[in-house]
Amino acid sequence: MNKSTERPLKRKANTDNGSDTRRQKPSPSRPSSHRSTSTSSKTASTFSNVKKKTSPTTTTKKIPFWDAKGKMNELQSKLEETGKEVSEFEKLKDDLQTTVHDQETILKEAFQKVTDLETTINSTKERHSSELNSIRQKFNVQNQELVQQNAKYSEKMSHLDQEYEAYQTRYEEIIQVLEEEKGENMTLKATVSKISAAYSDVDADLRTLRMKLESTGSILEQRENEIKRFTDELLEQDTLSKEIERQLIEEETTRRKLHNTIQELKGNIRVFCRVRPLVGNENNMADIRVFGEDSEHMELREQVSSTLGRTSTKTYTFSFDRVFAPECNQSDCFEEISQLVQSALDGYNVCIFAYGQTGSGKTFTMQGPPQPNEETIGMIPRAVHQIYKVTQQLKQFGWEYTMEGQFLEIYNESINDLLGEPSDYSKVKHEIHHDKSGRTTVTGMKTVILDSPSKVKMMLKRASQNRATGATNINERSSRSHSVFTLQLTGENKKTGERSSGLLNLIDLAGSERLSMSGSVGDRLKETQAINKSLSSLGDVIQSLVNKKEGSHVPYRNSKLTWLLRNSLGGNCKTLMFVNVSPLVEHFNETLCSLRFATKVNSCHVGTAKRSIGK
Ligand SMILES: Nc1ncnc2c1ncn2[C@@H]1O[C@H](COP(=O)(O)OP(=O)(O)OP(=O)(O)O)[C@@H](O)[C@H]1O
Repeated sequence: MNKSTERPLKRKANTDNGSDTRRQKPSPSRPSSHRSTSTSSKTASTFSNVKKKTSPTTTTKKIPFWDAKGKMNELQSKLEETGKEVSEFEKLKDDLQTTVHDQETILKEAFQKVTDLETTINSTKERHSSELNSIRQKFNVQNQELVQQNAKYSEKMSHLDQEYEAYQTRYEEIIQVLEEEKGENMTLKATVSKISAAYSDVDADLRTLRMKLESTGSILEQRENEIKRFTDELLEQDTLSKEIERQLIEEETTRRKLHNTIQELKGNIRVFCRVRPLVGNENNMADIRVFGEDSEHMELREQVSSTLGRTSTKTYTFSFDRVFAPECNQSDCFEEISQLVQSALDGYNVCIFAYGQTGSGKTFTMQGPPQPNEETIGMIPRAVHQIYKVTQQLKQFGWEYTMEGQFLEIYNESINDLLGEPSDYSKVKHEIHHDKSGRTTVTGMKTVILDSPSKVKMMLKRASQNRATGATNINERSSRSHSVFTLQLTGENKKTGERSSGLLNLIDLAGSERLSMSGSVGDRLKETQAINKSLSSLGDVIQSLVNKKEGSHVPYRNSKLTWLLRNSLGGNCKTLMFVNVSPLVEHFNETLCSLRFATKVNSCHVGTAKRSIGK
């Protein structure tokens, strides 16, 4: 920068002072100016004047040696000239000093200008540089945008290309269609001319039809009047149907009352006997016959040998509310108990027991086989399905129901939650509580809201899995414990404000053949004692309920089972006992025991005129 500013100044100094290089050597760093140029030229002219004045002295005519005066004069004039020259030189010197001083001032100014210029240049440079940077950034941003736009345009272009190709194809197709339509058009034209001919025929027909339409108009008016009449009748019907609905609700209440009366007439304790069929490889069938108008009697025959060696036939006859022969299926059994399920919906407490020896078909009756189907599902799922069906129907009469299920097991006089965790069986102690309103609760039990049939299925599966974990095989455990499935049914009628709360207990009792304790030791003896106690307590409770005198004691507390069922046995509660028996000859004695126990229960009928002919 400095170099570039110095160069023209150097050249100027050389040019201006070229005539006086001897006296003023130009400095390469010192800039010149117009003022310095004029000052130095003035000094140079003064110097040449001095020289010009001195030069005539050298050309003066020689004075003879003797002319001392002349020489003196000459010297005198030379001295004067020299004096003049000296003063001129001094003046010149002053001029030069002034010039130098001027030059220095100029130089300073020039330096200042150079510095200013440098500052200006630097700031300009910085500004340009920042401008350049921002321009570069803008450029980059724009460039990126352009690249993106370019990509978008390329994409659009390819879409447009595709669209163009599609349009091209479509265009070709349309052209083809057009060609085809042209052909069709020709055909149509021919058809149109045919139709035109036909049209005139139709036109004639139309005129005829118009005439008919006019007459139809008056018929339509008649119809409209009829519709109005029908609408009025419909409104009357609607009022009537509302009245019918009200009557239906009343009738539903009456039905409930009548149903209960019928159930009471049938007896609040009822006994059904079910003889299971032969299963698997079984073939030694006992002589069992079912008879009676309502299949209410059964006869068992046994060949006995006397001590004298004579063989005779011993006949045992029993009567129950109903006897189901081996060929009867699950739906035949449910038909009979469905009435009691209805009672539970109507707000009664119902107990349905399955009593019998191991393997007589209690679990099959109550739950169904391990892999049930539509035909073989047991009483528990059937009861729940019926309740679903009926609660849906009852909705039209304003009834809304909730169903809550619990499933427990009584084993060795302690309660296990079959819907809980098997690992809790020995840890959690469940207590039975009865409140003043007649409601029974068992502490720590899991309750399942049964709002769909699939939930019942899942619940039964879980219960049977939990029961199986307590034993080496499921039959072994189920024959040693009682299982109690409880369904709490709570209903509310929004239209009538009625409420109902019923309980349905479905109980699969432990195997009854263990009543004999002989031969049992250790855990088995404990189990046998527990089963023995609870089954005989059940019999005792049922008997004392029937013989009940005002304020007499009912031994509910004698077993966990009877204590649990305190509010579901006796009073207004309904009890049904299924006595399951085996058809096998080898189980004949156990079958007789079961039937005798059932007969004892059956003799507890209240309000029925059934004759007991059993032994
Ligand atoms: N009515 C029936 N129809 C067909 N099979 C039946 C019937 N009743 C029972 N069974 C079959 O007989 C066998 C024994 O029945 P189940 O297990 O129900 O007896 P249980 O009395 O419940 O025995 P446990 O006291 O050991 O539980 C099972 O294989 C069962 O499927």
